Amino acid sequence: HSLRNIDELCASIVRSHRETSQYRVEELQALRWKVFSREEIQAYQSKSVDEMWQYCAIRLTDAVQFVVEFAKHIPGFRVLSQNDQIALLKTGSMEVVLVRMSHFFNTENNTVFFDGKFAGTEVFKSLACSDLIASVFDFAHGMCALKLTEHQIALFTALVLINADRPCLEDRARVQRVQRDLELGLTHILHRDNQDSLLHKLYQRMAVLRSLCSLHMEKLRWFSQRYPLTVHSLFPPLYKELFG
Ligand SMILES: CCS(=O)(=O)c1ccc(CC(=O)Nc2nc(-c3ccccc3)c(C(=O)c3ccccc3CC(C)C)s2)cc1
Repeated sequence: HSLRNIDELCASIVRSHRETSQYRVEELQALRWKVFSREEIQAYQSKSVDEMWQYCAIRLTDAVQFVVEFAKHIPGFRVLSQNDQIALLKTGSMEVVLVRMSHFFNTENNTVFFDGKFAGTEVFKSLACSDLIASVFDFAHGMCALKLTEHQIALFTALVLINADRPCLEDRARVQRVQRDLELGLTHILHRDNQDSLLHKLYQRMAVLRSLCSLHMEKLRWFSQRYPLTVHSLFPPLYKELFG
């Protein structure tokens, strides 16, 4: 590959990332210290388990929609078969949402952007899955410590999505070719930023992402056994299709 191609690939991934970001960095920076009042926290904590799960699932699905759009803009994703596109999104879309959410995490007061303001773990108490929430917050801290740039996040999340090791792929070789180009792009970006040492840390983060998402799936299975009707009739179809 000539460097020009890799430069073009990086530029198109960064553009796609920007165009499919639900919020711009400056938007959420401005809201950074907007936290929930005691009353608002009480209101979230007095929601029933199924109400809060449904409330979150709807917002999470909004975020996932933007990741689906991002995937469709990745050169080489659209040419994959429908089945392979779904297979990559089933396992990768939640991972990308977690990376994107972590970028806006406020490490000074340990809060994540949720429902218009920044929320601490106590807001999510009625979900009854404090281990998952704690793991998401820990992951977010870890990601913030890497201080990734928008360009690095764009290439990293593209690589999280285009992963030839995902289960049930029909044309693994084709996914491998796209993945290899993206790996060239990420190493090119990191080399240009004089941060080659980040690559190894980013691959470690990918392993943490996988365990986080299997914990999310485990909690969803537990929840849908306890509240089958809520999941069946009140959860967004895309959430069920990707995580169900
Ligand atoms: C992702 C694009 S973005 O522009 O950065 C963006 C865009 C939009 C938002 C607003 C937003 O929807 N925030 C949500 N926060 C959490 C959350 C919740 C617990 C801890 C940490 C964050 C949501 C979840 O539903 C969630 C997320 C991860 C794992 C588990 C869950 C809950 C389970 C029950 C589905 S939705 C934030 C950020």
